[in-house]
Amino acid sequence: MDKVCVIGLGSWGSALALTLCKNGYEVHMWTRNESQANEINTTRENSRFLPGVIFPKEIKISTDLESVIKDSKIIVLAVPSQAVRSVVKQIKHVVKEDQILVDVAKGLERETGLRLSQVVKEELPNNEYVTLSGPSHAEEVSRFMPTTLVAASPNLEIAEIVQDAFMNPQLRVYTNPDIIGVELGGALKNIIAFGAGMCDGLGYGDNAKAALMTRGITEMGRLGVAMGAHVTTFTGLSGIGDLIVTCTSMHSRNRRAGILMGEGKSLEETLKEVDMVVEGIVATEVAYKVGKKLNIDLPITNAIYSVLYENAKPEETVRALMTRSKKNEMEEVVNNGFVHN
Ligand SMILES: NC(=O)c1ccc[n+]([C@@H]2O[C@H](COP(=O)([O-])OP(=O)(O)OC[C@H]3O[C@@H](n4cnc5c(N)ncnc54)[C@H](O)[C@@H]3O)[C@@H](O)[C@H]2O)c1
Ligand SMILES: O=P(O)(O)OC[C@H](O)CO
Repeated sequence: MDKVCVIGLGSWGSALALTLCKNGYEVHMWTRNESQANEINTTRENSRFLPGVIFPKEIKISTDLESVIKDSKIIVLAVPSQAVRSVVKQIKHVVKEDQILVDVAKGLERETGLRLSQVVKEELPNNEYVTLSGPSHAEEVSRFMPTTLVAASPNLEIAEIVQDAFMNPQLRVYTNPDIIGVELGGALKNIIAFGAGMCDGLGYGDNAKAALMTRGITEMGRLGVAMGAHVTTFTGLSGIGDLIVTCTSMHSRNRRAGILMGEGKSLEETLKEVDMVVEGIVATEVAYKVGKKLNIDLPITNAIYSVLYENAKPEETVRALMTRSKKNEMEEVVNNGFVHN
């Protein structure tokens, strides 16, 4: 039985550990939190992050990074984006070059604007790396409800190893060589999902959300292509697929945060209430800055930035979006390279 490990005992790390255990791997999990490790080892439930789901006793939980990582064929990094670099710094002295790193966080590093594969590469340049992304809420994956994911790496052989590790009759995994597009889809959809939540919080209807999602995927593709992604990836699971699930799901933390701010709560109150990672908040800041630097038109991202960081009122930003200069939908699409003839 191959050993694998999951670094991070939040909701997503837990759901993926359950999947790997079901698929016959010897699964070890790491958390920095001693009391969380003790609680789950005793009750077999991750009550804070994934209540109601029972961990089989075969899943080992520890706070000892070295023993968790030793001999693991695959190391799954399941901490929030802003923690990825610090965790990789902590593990790099024990990681061997033949261990495959799989990052499942969806975000961009705040200080550098880097994608997470770039962050990991800076710290561990010689390891193979795969991004696992796609429309997938932990609450459903942990209950083995049908889900699809994408394992992205320019090295197809490595992507297929990860595809095989996670795939089972309830979890279908595709491969994609466009790691830039897959990473950016996962990071940027959180911005739009926050906006979709804001629409709900403001009491707007289905029309507004459909508009936001449609113009949102166009905006994601526009920025993504400028950052080196392939446009087609945004039509796939890690693009439009994840956008749909995050904008519409009751499980989404990004959408929930948007709802609260649409209802008039402050950012501080919102984060306190959601009490889990809301990746779209930092992603908005990074995308806003990259958009300015590359001179890319990002009206939705800029509107959300103004709510999050400039105290703009959500309803005023919607009015500003609606009253921009008129446009031809197809002309814009052609100009931005979405249609080539
Ligand atoms: N929850 C989901 O359904 C889901 C699905 C797909 C992808 N993701 C992505 O996975 C990533 C993790 O999300 P999550 O839902 O598991 O988050 P979470 O908030 O449920 O849990 C995060 C875990 O990371 C730990 N952590 C935080 N900072 C840390 C640090 N500096 N060092 C070590 N551990 C740290 C926390 O203690 C917690 O155990 C995010 O980028 C998220 O976008 C989540
Ligand atoms: O709960 P969210 O908003 O972080 O979304 C979780 C996943 O990314 C959905 O695919």
